[in-house]
Amino acid sequence: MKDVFSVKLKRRRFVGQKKGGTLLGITLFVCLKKEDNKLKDSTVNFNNLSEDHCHEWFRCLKEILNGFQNRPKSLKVFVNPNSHEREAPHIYYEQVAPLFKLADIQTDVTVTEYKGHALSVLKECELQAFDGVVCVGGDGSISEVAHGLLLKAQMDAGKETDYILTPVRAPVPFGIIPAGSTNVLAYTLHGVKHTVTATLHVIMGHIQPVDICTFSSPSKLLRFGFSAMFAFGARTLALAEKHRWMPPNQRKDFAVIRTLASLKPEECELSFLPLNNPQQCFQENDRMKKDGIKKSDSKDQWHKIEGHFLNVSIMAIPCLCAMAPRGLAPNTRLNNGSLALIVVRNTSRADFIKHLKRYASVKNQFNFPFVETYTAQEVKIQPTLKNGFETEDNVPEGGNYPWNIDGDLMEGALEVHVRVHPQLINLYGVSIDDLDDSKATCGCL
Ligand SMILES: Nc1ncnc2c1ncn2[C@@H]1O[C@H](COP(=O)(O)OP(=O)(O)OP(=O)(O)O)[C@@H](O)[C@H]1O
Repeated sequence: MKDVFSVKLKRRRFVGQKKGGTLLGITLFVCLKKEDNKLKDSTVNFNNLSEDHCHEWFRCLKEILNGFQNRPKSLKVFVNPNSHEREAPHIYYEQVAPLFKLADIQTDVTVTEYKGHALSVLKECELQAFDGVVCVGGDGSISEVAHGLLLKAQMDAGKETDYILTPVRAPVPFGIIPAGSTNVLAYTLHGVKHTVTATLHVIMGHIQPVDICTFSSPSKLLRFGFSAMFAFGARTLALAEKHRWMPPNQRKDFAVIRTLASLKPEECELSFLPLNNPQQCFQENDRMKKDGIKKSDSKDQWHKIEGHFLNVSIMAIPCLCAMAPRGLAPNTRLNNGSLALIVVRNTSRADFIKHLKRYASVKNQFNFPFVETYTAQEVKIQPTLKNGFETEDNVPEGGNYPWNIDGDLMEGALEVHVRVHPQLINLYGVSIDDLDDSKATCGCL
């Protein structure tokens, strides 16, 4: 029964007949595991030998299904109609909603009308009314909903949302239905971009605790997010966003090529609190939390690196995608309480392109003298401003440097402090260690 997600009485009805009809038997709707990490819905039919038996079996089977605690009965759904090629509403209403209906899940749907809409709805939302939250969209909208869900959790817990050191967990799990172009979060969580697979993980209540970060300026919390890029990865996104009128893939290729053409390093001061054994640290944090012990802020453990950096990635999850089938940060896990810090120092454009190309190949993308990788629990970045030498070209508009947070542009602070919060959010999906090897390939670059 653990693979069954719905049971229905099967009847023969005439066209237009809504009620009654000859009872033919019982249909079980099951979730099957297919190759390449995919899930598929299927049916098993039992013929009616006695109406009484059918009703008795139906009642018992329903009772068993109601006993699965993780399976949602009511969901708050966000659909971004603007994602990728505007296919999210079609994906939701044609493929996701019929499966939710079959599983007797009530839904409250918001089709977002502007950037930030999901966040403002979540701030006012009574989360207790729902068993989970689902977003149909690209990485940007999914990240906005994860941020909103966690921000609302802090508000409900009476926490000061301007500056959060120890955030509370999201009260309900979050489901990701991919409808974007890159779909890093869906690939990382499901191993594949497949609507039915993502929907069935929600219906079956497959829960995966996942690490998430807070991004803060010295004075306030900027947002929650799973991964971030600074310098090249952020500039590329900022340029792509300015050209939203272009078709998505063309826009992204154009932004990569233009940013590569004017490749320049960012001069920064970067400091990080290293983590030597991620799993051990998570267990230690867990024990200290249970025992009510506060972690000491031992400032002398901070490591500092200064220099000119072409790209800096800070990732709490491995970030798999078609362009990087092993992940942008293959050294971290979904929930090991660690941040992968990947620093690309200044080098020639040709060498930087070689490094980028390696993400799609089987060769180690970090095996270059100008690439350094660290495992951290906190990272601080501060671009170095040299008084009197700034030109319009090297200071971004408004003095704010762009950040790429899960594919969403954040422009809000000069100095950013990133902290990882182990297993702060439950996502509907599976552990990356349970996934088959991704067979995704890439033709870009
Ligand atoms: N109706 C809307 N109009 C404009 N922007 C919206 C709307 N609804 C949501 N958004 C914003 O659009 C941004 C991008 O969304 P999303 O990531 O889903 O699409 P995408 O950028 O096309 O996909 P991908 O990141 O995979 O390329 C999000 O930050 C979200 O807040």
